[in-house]
Amino acid sequence: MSAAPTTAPVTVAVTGAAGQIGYSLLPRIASGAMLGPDTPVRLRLLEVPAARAAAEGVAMELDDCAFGLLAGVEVGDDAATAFEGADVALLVGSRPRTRGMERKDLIAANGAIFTAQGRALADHADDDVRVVVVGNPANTNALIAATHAAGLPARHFSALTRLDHNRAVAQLARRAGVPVTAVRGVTVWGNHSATQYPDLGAATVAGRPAPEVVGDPSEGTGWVAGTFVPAVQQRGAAIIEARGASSAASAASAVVDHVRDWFLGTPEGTWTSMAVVSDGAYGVPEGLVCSFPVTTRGGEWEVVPGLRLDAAARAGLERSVAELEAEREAVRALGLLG
Ligand SMILES: NC(=O)C1=CN([C@@H]2O[C@H](COP(=O)(O)OP(=O)(O)OC[C@H]3O[C@@H](n4cnc5c(N)ncnc54)[C@H](O)[C@@H]3O)[C@@H](O)[C@H]2O)C=CC1
Ligand SMILES: O=C([O-])CC(=O)C(=O)O
Repeated sequence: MSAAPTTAPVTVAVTGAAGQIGYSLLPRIASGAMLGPDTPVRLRLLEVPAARAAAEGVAMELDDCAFGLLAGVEVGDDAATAFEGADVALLVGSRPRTRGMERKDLIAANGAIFTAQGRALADHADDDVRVVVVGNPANTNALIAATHAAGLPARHFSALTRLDHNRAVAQLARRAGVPVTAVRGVTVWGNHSATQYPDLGAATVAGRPAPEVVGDPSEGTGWVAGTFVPAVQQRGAAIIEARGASSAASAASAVVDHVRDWFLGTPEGTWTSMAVVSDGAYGVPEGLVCSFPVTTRGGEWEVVPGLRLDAAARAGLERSVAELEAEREAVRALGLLG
């Protein structure tokens, strides 16, 4: 017989709760996959008024799962109420792209959501809240939210590039014929977009340097440059092409991994990728929300120092940073940075 949890529930607010990602994500959180098997969770589901009834239906299903860790579910269409006292906020709610669009094409449609939600977080969430922006373009939406969340530390805002990281790990493991658990030290640099640079320069496969196993990343005609990098960069578009809708189960799983590692820690001897506010590391201009290799624990993160970037990685990172700067200019021109 398992004992009832004794710790206080953690309040997790999830926006876009009636959407595709929400539907995959919420049962994983309520089951304990995100915060661990000893931590009860109280869920706050935020939707637009038109989708509130659908979110109520998701809440009914969560009840019907009879999760032992689920301390309560509240549904609403008011950000102030949904974020009140929130310890974790998962900002998923926003429009996804469809075939033929790039994620940055969503700036005008989605950007404004994150000004209002940044303010509502500052006014209502716990002072120590951790925020994950999933809605695209995720890095720039995180920048918008952090900018409008006066009084909350920018370090507590992040954007999801864990899905790209997981895609890179899976592609490498498949190529090398090993389980994903044998892969370490992969990094996704830059923007959650087609300009991101998945970097195997410091990666290992069952303890051997990945370049020895699958070929040199700086060799322009090899598997890394010719197949791996474009496959990871274009994986979101490939899913849209195949499914007719953007990735949802894998995105939800990546959110679970991102938050679990942020709180419970990256495994010893490796790191993950997370888009965080740059402090100038690796030459990325201060203030941009950029994906870096990070180690995490207890809700804090550190960029892994001292990695050597080969010419391809350096050029890839610079290209992605240039895109992030252009997105920042675009949202500034729309008046979304205040
Ligand atoms: N960063 C990443 O790795 C990934 C990001 N995404 C992005 O996640 C977002 C959500 O994707 P899906 O769940 O597939 O879309 P969806 O369209 O199925 O669901 C989005 C939900 O958000 C709701 N919503 C819209 N505005 C809202 C607001 N102001 N407050 C609360 N809820 C709001 C909508 O009513 C809808 O139910 C999209 O922007 C998509 O591009 C998707 C996959 C991966
Ligand atoms: O590609 C999209 O639009 C959805 C997404 O962000 C991803 O699957 O990485």
